[in-house]
Amino acid sequence: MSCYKLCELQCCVRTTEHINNIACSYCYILNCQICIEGNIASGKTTCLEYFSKTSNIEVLTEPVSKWRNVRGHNPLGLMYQDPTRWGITLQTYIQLTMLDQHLSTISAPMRMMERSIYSAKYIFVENLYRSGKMPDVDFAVLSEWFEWITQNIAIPVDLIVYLQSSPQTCHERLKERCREEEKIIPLEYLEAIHQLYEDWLIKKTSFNVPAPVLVISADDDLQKMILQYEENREKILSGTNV
Ligand SMILES: Nc1ncnc2c1ncn2[C@@H]1O[C@H](COP(=O)(O)OP(=O)(O)O)[C@@H](O)[C@H]1O
Ligand SMILES: Cc1cn([C@H]2C[C@H](O)[C@@H](COP(=O)(O)O)O2)c(=O)[nH]c1=O
Repeated sequence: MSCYKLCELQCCVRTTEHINNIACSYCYILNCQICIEGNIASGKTTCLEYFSKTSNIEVLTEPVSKWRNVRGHNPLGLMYQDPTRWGITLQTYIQLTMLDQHLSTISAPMRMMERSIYSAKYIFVENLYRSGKMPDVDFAVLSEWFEWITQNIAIPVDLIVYLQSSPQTCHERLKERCREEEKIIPLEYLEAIHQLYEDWLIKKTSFNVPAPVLVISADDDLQKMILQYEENREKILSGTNV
């Protein structure tokens, strides 16, 4: 991670330290940005809630409430009802809200964020496109936006924690959570998302992986998950997978 890039993001001005490319006060405060990745209902929010009790960690959950209500509209619900028509609408908004989270001022030495601008594009946009539910022109416009953003704005990620779960487990948990918009999600949808995650973060054959990956098996019950979080606490909080 370059402290210089982070400083620019935080301060938005070129201080003397920036000009001389040395660490300013922000460099000493900011240490680490961690993204928690995984399929729908794999346990990301639950994991973030657990770590939110640790001091010096800022937790950013996905802004799903915004995706369900932007000025009275529900792009998440619309997308599930008619992905071909509304996929671009939802994904454009998700890309914006993810960028906003990545760039928001950090209030603690460490930040844990649910998913990232990368998974929104490499997993969800890709899935809509590959399944024939996103028109070529929509995919092209979203890709142009994504490439411009990632080539022109520094989006620092130090570690990806991948909660690796079976699609069947996610399907069970999704039914239990019972979010209205997601009631129509079939197992096949979760299988497609799972495969895209595996290709990206495990096989590393599809897209650029922006940070080291720590894999945590997420099919276990809550008690066992907590044990795993404790076993991996040091790796996670040091922002490294070694
Ligand atoms: N390890 C677990 N075992 C059983 N149920 C879980 C576990 N982790 C989370 N859940 C439940 O599964 C549902 C989805 O979890 P959540 O953390 O919201 O997933 P995500 O944020 O990845 O979509 C919630 O109802 C949650 O209480
Ligand atoms: C990032 C992203 C998410 N979604 C959808 C998938 C789920 O229905 C919700 C997020 O819920 P989760 O429990 O946190 O997985 O949003 C999407 O359609 N596109 C995206 O890019």
